Amino acid sequence: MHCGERSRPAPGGPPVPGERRPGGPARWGCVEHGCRTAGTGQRTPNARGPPVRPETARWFACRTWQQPTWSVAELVSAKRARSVSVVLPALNEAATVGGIVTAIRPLTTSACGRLVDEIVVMDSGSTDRTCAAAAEAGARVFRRDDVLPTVDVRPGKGEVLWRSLAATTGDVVVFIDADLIGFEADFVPALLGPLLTEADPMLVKGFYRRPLGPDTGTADGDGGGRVTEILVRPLLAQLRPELGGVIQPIGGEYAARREFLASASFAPGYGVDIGLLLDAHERYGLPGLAQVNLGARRHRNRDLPELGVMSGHVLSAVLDRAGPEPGTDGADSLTQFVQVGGEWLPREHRVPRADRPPMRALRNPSPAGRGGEPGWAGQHDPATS
Ligand SMILES: O=c1ccn([C@@H]2O[C@H](COP(=O)(O)OP(=O)(O)O[C@H]3O[C@H](CO)[C@@H](O)[C@H](O)[C@H]3O)[C@@H](O)[C@H]2O)c(=O)[nH]1
Ligand SMILES: O=C(O)[C@H](O)COP(=O)(O)O
Repeated sequence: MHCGERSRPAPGGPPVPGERRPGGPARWGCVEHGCRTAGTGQRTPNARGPPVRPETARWFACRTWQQPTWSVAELVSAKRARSVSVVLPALNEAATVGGIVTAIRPLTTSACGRLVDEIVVMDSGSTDRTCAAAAEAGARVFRRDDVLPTVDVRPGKGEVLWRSLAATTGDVVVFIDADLIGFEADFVPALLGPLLTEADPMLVKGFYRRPLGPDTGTADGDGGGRVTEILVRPLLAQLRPELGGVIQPIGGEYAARREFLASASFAPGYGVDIGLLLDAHERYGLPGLAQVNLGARRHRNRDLPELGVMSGHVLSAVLDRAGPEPGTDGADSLTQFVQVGGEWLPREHRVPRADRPPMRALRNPSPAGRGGEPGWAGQHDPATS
């Protein structure tokens, strides 16, 4: 991506001249019937179903960038003295992690200035060439116990996102999954746009088309986001309906200010992403959230049992934060059934429940990181930020 190049071709046509926000305000409408209500939340004559909550419709209208068009040069200028870290959590992603790092690297050196200050891959216990591939592509690579070496290591994605705060220094942190296929670097400027150019947003979620399996380039190529559609959207509709306008509530591509991340607790495993969304909403309300269109996203699709386990993590994080009785004891295991030699047998999974505390609240950080480096593996000390 070059300095003057826009972050993403505008889906649905060019931006309307004179509109204040890049790509213009989004409209909340009834897709099925082609009805359009410009963020008023009012029911239009042809729309069936209940009217959307007015505050959600208003938020959607002014905090959704359907056509992000910030150039790298514009964002470098808006960034001023702030720094940006890009973090990739990775567990056995040797096939894809190097390509993603390679795609992002030009943003660390572009002629119009440095948009990204560091690219960090947080390894989550890989047994393949993930670390080597990431390092060869130019990322700084940390294994889980390289940072906070005296803190016991827990499994899962939430753990490495939490530890990444101790390994990085950016005022703004961008998270990108390491299993993305056909990744293009313009995800990064698009996610940074609202944080660098607007005052309110604290957390910016990406949204996209989600082809399941091979992308045919048509609507038939969609169908991904199964946990999102079957579990998360209905759950939020019941427990946090104000978030009904968030298009990809559990997507792994998002950016946030360190100020928020360092003061938030991190849910374990796959609960981390929805946990951060709920916590940002709880703390800052809808004005603290924004979302940007990233076009399309393909990744390694997991199978149904894996998605069942993921759903357990997500459900636990949501109930802990927004459930009728947060933190109900006993809901810590999930039983699935597999057929072995003609017999149906139960397979138990533990659903992790304990959040990591806000990084800022962590006391007595280790005096030395691995290899005798001072402090948090020689990095930023979030306890004092
Ligand atoms: O123990 C783990 C598991 C996963 N990952 C990494 O986390 C990212 C996302 O994991 P993945 O298993 O690919 O999740 P998805 O199937 O893509 O699930 C979606 O939904 C999850 C639940 O919200 C989010 O965590 C994901 O980011 C989001 O893409 C990938 O880079 C993984 O390598 C780890 O670092 N450690
Ligand atoms: O985000 C989700 O809903 C899950 O990661 C499943 O995604 P997929 O259906 O695209 O594999």
